[in-house]
Formats: sequence, C-alpha cells, structure tokens
Amino acid sequence: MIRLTNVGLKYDRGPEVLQDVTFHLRPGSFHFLHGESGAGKSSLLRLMFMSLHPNRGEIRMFGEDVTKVRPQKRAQMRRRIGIVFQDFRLLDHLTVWENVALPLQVVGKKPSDYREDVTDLLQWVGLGDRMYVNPSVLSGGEKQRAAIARAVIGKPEVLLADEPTGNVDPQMARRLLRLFVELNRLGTSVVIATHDHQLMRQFKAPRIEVHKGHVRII
Ligand SMILES: Nc1ncnc2c1ncn2[C@@H]1O[C@H](COP(=O)(O)OP(=O)(O)OP(=O)(O)O)[C@@H](O)[C@H]1O
Repeated sequence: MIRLTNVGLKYDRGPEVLQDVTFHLRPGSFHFLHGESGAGKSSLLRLMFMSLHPNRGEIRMFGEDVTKVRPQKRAQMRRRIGIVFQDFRLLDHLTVWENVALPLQVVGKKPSDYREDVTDLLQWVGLGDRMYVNPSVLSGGEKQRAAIARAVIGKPEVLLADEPTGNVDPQMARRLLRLFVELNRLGTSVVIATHDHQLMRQFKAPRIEVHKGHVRII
C-alpha cells in the first residue's frame, strides 16, 4: 500500500533530513510515528501524501510510483488519503460543517447521502454546537477536532495524522484515538505522528521511529 525504498529528502541546498528510508506499510496497518522535534516526521507524512517529492529513492502508493504519475492522477490518489495537518488547514470561507463535508462533496456524493453522517461525526468529536460557525472563531483544540473529522469522514484508505491530539485534553485524546482505531478496524491504514507517550501506551501498535533522518519500525 505504502512502500518507500531508499528514500532521501532534503530541502533546497540543506543536508538530507531523511536518509535511506525503507519501509512497507500494509493495507489495514496501524502505526504511530514517533521521534524528537525536527526529526523529520512531518516531512515523512508529506512524502506519503505526495505533497513533497523525494530527492532519491522510490515511493509507491497504491502500487503506483508517485514520481512517475501525472499531476491529475496524483490528485485522484490523494482523495484516497485522509490527512490531518499540524496547522489544520481548514477553509475559512466555509463553515465547520461544510469543511467536514468537503471530501464527500468533491467525490460527487449527494448531500442527502452524507448530511446525517457529517452532523453525527461533528457531534461525536464534541463540535455539535460549533457546526455552523466559521473555523476562524474556533479554539486550537476545536480546529484540531474539525480537521480530524474532515480527514476521517470519507473513510479513506490511508489516514495520515500529524500530532492529531496535540491540542486536546487527555480524555478527548482517548476519544479521538478510538475514532482512529475504529477507522482502522474498517480497513484504513493509519499513521499517527505523536509525542504523546500516554496515547501510545493506551493502544499498542508498532512505531515508525525517526531519529536524525533515519527510520526504523519497532
Ligand atoms: N520547508 C522547509 N524548508 C527547509 N527545511 C525544512 C522545511 N520543513 C522542514 N524542514 C527541516 O526538516 C527537518 C525535519 O522537519 P519536520 O518538520 O519534518 O520534523 P518533525 O519531526 O515533524 O518536527 P516536529 O515534531 O517539531 O513537528 C527539520 O530540521 C526542519 O528544520
């Protein structure tokens, strides 16, 4: 499903921030992505989301070599991936509800087919009374929950989440983890970048460890 072989990444003329990264994530797998600040976790997620290109090596997503596919095909492949960015990237000209509905709208689903699901999910993540406001008025934790709802609503084949519980209290972090586990149970491959040791203790899963640009799965 996701296969990286001897991948190297550098920004501009800087040093390689990821070196010789090789791993394979199977369909339906669940991994935490862990490493010190600046180790390269977000960069690795962006490579898997195909928004960054490696300087060397090969990345295959859904069986395709991502550096060889046309931009239009890459955009189609991205629709199979749910992503939670560290900076949320909610669209401020839409309501929270519309943001969460967007992934379903872009794949041509009818509003009548998803109206209830979007509302139910927003209630589940504790945003039942914030659905029709603009994301700009939300707190950091509320934005994070909206971004998570948007990433999971379409039951993507792959979910990539960058510190998805960084702005919420431990109880909400557990609730959100349950959402990721449930999605994984339905077949989604999940990768969650986190510093949260408590979260990693609550759910035993292999870790993709990033240390000084090197990656290993433990
Ligand atoms: N756009 C960029 N241009 C130049 N260097 C970058 C860029 N983005 C990241 N880096 C560098 O790449 C390295 C890895 O950064 P990355 O954000 O992937 O780490 P991280 O493990 O996600 O860190 P954190 O846990 O603090 O979010 C860092 O040294 C960072 O300074």
